[in-house]
This record gives sequence, structure tokens and C-alpha cells, in this order.
Amino acid sequence: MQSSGLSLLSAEGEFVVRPAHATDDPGTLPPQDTVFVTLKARAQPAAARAIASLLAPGGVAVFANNGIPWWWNHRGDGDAAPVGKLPLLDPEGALWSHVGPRRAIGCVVYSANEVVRPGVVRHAANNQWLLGEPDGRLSPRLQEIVAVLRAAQVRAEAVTDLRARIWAKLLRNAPLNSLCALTRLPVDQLALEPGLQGLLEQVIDEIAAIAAADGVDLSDRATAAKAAPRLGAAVDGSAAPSIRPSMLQDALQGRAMEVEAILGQVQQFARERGVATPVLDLLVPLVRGLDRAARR
Ligand SMILES: NC(=O)C1=CN([C@@H]2O[C@H](COP(=O)(O)OP(=O)(O)OC[C@H]3O[C@@H](n4cnc5c(N)ncnc54)[C@H](OP(=O)(O)O)[C@@H]3O)[C@@H](O)[C@H]2O)C=CC1
Ligand SMILES: CC(C)(CO)C(=O)C(=O)O
Repeated sequence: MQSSGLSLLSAEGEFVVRPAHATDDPGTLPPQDTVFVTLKARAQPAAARAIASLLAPGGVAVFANNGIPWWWNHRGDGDAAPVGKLPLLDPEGALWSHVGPRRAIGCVVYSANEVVRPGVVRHAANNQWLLGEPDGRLSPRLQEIVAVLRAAQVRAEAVTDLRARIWAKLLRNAPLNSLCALTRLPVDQLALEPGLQGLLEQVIDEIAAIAAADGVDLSDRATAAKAAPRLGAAVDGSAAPSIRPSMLQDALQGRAMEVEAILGQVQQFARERGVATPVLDLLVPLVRGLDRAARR
């Protein structure tokens, strides 16, 4: 990025941006009003101090992530309660104590991408970014950030029901990311194997049942996710190119996987709410094992 900028390759065209600053040392940057965190969930706790030190007074960190975010239990009633922290996602509470959920904004991303070489990203499908406050308010800071993104041609939207949107995206990520990582198949080839299609549908039903226990009705979306699994994250109806979900990309490169954000914490919620999840119960240890092997 320092030498050649950041390139985006896409069917809609290609462009190169030259960032004003590109550094691996956030300490060299001045305080920021907004920090976009696009780290995998697993990398966030170790970066908590660096993220916090980048924030100007009144600054906010936007966490653009798949799965359950670390701030999930913050609903606007104080951030000191230890019960708020989710140990599977924030084991030492570093995100909770250094960044703090009051300085977090969540973001659900429908945009399939892969880094093909350093500084070069291939964009496969979709461009929808749903941003929301943990307490569901349509705050001025939320609206300002969405306006900045929209001015940059990013299809961003401020939402007041982010947790429901997170559940809806999990209908795709829990089955697709895990089954693609375990089989090494891209999304468009999963449906060619009848047994995999069946598993995928069962995971979708389990996610919908856990969401229902959390007060979120995903029946229609679950039906749609089963009907068009080959579309992956496609929300615009366009034909899906071959998509390798981020967890498959991690598996192929021997990187840590987002097991807990996409599967483990979801299973934990199911247990707390008494929802039976036989397929998730099988997938969680399998993907944890895959993750362990990939990182050896
Ligand atoms: N890829 C996709 O299509 C989609 C991804 N998502 C979600 O978006 C989030 C980000 O995923 P994705 O973009 O695929 O992830 P990637 O792994 O492609 O990118 C993460 C980046 O973080 C960098 N990084 C890791 N640790 C640090 C650190 N301590 N400080 C600074 N940079 C660091 C990595 O650098 P390096 O490469 O040098 O290690 C890498 O460039 C995830 O939650 C994912 O689930 C959501 C929708 C679609
Ligand atoms: C596969 C995709 C694009 C949507 O399911 C995704 O969110 C990911 O790669 O993690």
C-alpha cells in the first residue's frame, strides 16, 4: 500500500487509491474521529489498546465484522457490568475496558472480497453496509459516518435494529463459512453435493431458532437463504461469481479463523436459551479443530 497504493479489482471497474498514510504502527498517527476496524474478530482483543489510543476525545470505532460482536451485551445501560463481556470474543476484556462499548458502532457487511496479493483486493459481489449503535439510537455520530461513506459511493445505511441484522447475516455465515472451510469448496459448489445442501439448511434452521429465542423472527429470510445458498451474501439478485468465504480464505492460508464470533458464541447463546442445535454442536468442535490444526 505504501509503494503502490490500494487497488480494488471488480467487475464494475478497477481503481487505485493512495492512502494519505499507510502504516503498521497506529502510534504514528494523530487522534482520529472515526476508526474503521476491519480486523478479524480474533485479532481485535490484541489490538484493543492500539485502537483506543487512536481515538480522539469523542471518537468512535466502527467494527465491521461477521458474527456476534464483542459489544453485544451493551444496550445502553452502562458499560461497567462484568456480565456484559463475552469471554469467547473478548477473553481478557481488553476491548471492553480499553475501547469500551460506548465508543463502538457495529457494522454488518454484505460485500464479498479477497486479498489476492498485498495491497490488491478482488471484489466479488455486493456493496451494502449496515451501521448501527449498540443501543439502537439513530445518533448524530452514526448518521455522520453513514453520510461520509455514502459520499464515497459505499452503500451504507444507518439501522436501529442492528442485532436483528447481525442474526440475519449469520444465516449465511454460520453455514457457508464453516462448510466451505471444512470442505475447501467455494460457495457456488456447495449446492452440488446434496448432503452438504441438507446440512446447510439445518444450520439455517438452527440459527433462525436461536434468533427467535432472542426475539428476532427470521422465518422469511431463512427460507430465502435456503432457496439461494449459491448466492452467498448476494442481496442484489446479481449472478454470483465463485466466492470463497473469509473463513475458507483463512483455512487455506493457515490463519486463525473466526470460530467463536460465527459459531461458538452462537452455540453459547443457544445453550443459555435452551435451543437444541445438533448440527452446530457438531460443527463447532470440527471448526475449532480445523482452526487449531491450521495455526500449528
Ligand atoms: N472477506 C469478505 O468477503 C467478508 C468479510 N467479512 C468480515 O469482515 C471482517 C474482516 O474480514 P476480511 O477483510 O476478510 O479479513 P482479512 O483477513 O482479509 O483482513 C484482515 C486484515 O487485518 C490485518 N491485520 C491483522 N492483524 C492486524 C493488526 N494487529 N493490526 C493491523 N492490521 C492487522 C491483516 O493484515 P495481514 O494480511 O498483513 O495479516 C489483514 O490485512 C471479518 O469479520 C469478516 O468475517 C464480512 C463480509 C465479507
Ligand atoms: C461469504 C460471505 C461473502 C457471505 O456469506 C462472507 O460474509 C464472508 O466471506 O465471510
